[in-house]
Amino acid sequence: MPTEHLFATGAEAAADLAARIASILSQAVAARGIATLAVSGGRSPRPVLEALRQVDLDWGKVVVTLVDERWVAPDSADSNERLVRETLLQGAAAQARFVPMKTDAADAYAGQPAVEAAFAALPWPLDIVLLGMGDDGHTASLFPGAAELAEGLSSSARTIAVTPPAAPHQRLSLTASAILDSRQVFLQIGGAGKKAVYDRALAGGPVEELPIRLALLQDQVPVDVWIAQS
Ligand SMILES: O=C(O)[C@H](O)[C@@H](O)[C@H](O)[C@H](O)COP(=O)(O)O
Repeated sequence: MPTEHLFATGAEAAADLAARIASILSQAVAARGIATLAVSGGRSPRPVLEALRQVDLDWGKVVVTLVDERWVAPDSADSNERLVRETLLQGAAAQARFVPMKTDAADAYAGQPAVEAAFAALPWPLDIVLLGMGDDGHTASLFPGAAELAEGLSSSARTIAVTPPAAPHQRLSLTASAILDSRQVFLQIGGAGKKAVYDRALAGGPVEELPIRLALLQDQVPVDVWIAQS
């Protein structure tokens, strides 16, 4: 059962979530000499990452990577790598080690083996996985109706290439098992529409219908949900 944190606005939720992430990263560095953070793309993470950049951390001991990536050039406006580089990896936080998900391979399927090898070399479990959720209940790039969804939900691999049914780009995504091979999962939900999808997911049902259930209907990893009313 997730732990819910309710806020009136996305800005308040983002500031509070950034502080919680910073605290966990700092504790991880103190305990193990390294901290690992995997973040999603989209709109929600932006204010969290901008706030996190301001925090005084031993950034040289922090590894930052992605929950998923669109198979686009890293300088594309749709690139999650670009999002992280622009919002988080600036100033002192630029000392963090960034592990990308995009390679020069022609497509996500050709690129996946090299990314899988790079991710296998990360220190698992990850300390933090930051998830978002689409209106269709997708999380990471595990989309309802995607041909690779069943594999993404069941594979013991850490990454998978996905062609979303309705999104423009091929994706590279963490699998469900990789998302849950972590010490803490955070989920950001904003607005009444997504809250309704979240509540429906929480009520139970097939993971394939609402893939966010992979994180909500499990007790392997603590999941905290930051819910903003607007
Ligand atoms: O690359 C992506 O698009 C994200 O990883 C995706 O899974 C995102 O988390 C949801 O679509 C929610 O997006 P918002 O944060 O914009 O609501």
